[in-house]
Amino acid sequence: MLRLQNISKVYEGAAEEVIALESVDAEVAQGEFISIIGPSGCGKSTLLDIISGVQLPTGGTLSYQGEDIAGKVGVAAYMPQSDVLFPWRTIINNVILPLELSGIPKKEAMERAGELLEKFGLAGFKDSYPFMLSGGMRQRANFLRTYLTGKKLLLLDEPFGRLDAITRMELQEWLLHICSAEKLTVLLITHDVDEAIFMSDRIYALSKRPGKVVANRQVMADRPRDRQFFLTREFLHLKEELLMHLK
Ligand SMILES: Nc1ncnc2c1ncn2[C@@H]1O[C@H](COP(=O)(O)OP(=O)(O)OP(=O)(O)O)[C@@H](O)[C@H]1O
Repeated sequence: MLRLQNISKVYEGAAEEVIALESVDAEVAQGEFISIIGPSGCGKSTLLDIISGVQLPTGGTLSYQGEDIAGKVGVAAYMPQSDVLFPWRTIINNVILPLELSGIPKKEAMERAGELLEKFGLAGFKDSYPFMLSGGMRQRANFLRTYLTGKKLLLLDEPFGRLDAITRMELQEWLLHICSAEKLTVLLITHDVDEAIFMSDRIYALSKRPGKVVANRQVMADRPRDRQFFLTREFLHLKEELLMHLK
């Protein structure tokens, strides 16, 4: 579905250039859940920016279903690290934004989004403002807005980074359920090796900057996975190996 070949990115700064990515090769098949892990500053967000089209690579090729997509915005839906709900809009008015922008009449957009609120754990909060919701609910609303773009490829940049451990666990399981039910293809950035192994079909580990792929590992465990998976030999071996790469 998505292929990155020899991707590099150099930022020409005022003082000195920064080589963010070097010779990154990666492939994503339809329906795969892939995590990208790597030390802080190794170029993970840059990679998602390049796939989403908001940054151009300085070298290499990038294709989606065989078509060159370098610099092309709108192929994938991108959920950034920060909470990007507009504080002055109610939850329903926040989540319908991609529908409104694509020209769908507001009434129809409201109906379509309204039907999904329960599935996204937001029933009863349609007319609330973002500050009235918990962190986990705000992330679900951010995710619903991303989902309503209708894109089948989702780029998620540390979606659980700011949540407490319990909410994080709940959202991981919830997200896996939605992604498999809706047959979504996901590229997830995370700092958390446990999270990457628990959620993914495959994991790319990047080296410290300039980011290069140092591991591409399949997670063989069946789905749905439960938390007992954390106690298995396979999980512990993979975790040890990935942590070694990150060091
Ligand atoms: N617009 C920019 N101009 C210049 N340098 C940049 C720009 N964006 C990112 N960088 C640099 O590129 C490198 C990679 O940044 P990036 O944000 O992609 O890393 P990251 O792995 O996502 O980091 P983190 O895990 O801390 O979020 C960093 O050294 C960063 O300072």
